[in-house]
Amino acid sequence: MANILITFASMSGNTEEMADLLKADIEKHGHEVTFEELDELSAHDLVQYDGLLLGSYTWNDGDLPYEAEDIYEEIEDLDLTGIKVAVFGSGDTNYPLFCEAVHTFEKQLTSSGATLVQDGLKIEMAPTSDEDFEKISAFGDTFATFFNTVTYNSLGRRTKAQATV
Ligand SMILES: Cc1cc2nc3c(=O)[nH]c(=O)nc-3n(C[C@H](O)[C@H](O)[C@H](O)COP(=O)(O)O)c2cc1C
Repeated sequence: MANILITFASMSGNTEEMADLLKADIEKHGHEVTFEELDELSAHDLVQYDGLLLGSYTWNDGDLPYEAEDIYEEIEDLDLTGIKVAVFGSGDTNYPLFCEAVHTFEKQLTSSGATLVQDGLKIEMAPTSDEDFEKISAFGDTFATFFNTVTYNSLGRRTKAQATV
């Protein structure tokens, strides 16, 4: 079992809906989930967990939401070596930089040493179609099972295999 933090910024609820679905999925795999809005956290909270699923919508032509800016800047000073991360978010394909906040956070987290488990999950507005729900469920499954098959020590080196749930 791993301790996973799911944290998100969501103004109109779409990214939060993704976070809720991911929470149920990750818990189904037997992991312990802490669920917090991004602006309720300090960046140092991020290093307490084995894994981090971070969600953010995109704002203002490719920008991060205002409420995500502080933690984004604080991540720069953290050492996230050994922490497994994946990023998700909702956006709108009418904007040229669709779900750009997902890429922005991926770059910041990996430049602080985090291990990216999989490419970011981007959903158009609220999840509504079967395809959306399948994508979210597959994203959660990939993240959750990563902890069941390999573990890494604090230097990010592979150490042992565990039984799958
Ligand atoms: C002023 C404004 C700017 C936006 N800019 C972008 C953008 O650059 N890229 C994008 O993909 N979506 C953009 N969006 C769309 C939001 O990311 C989208 O509505 C998203 O579903 C909101 O997520 P939330 O419900 O979690 O707050 C913008 C929306 C508004 C109102």
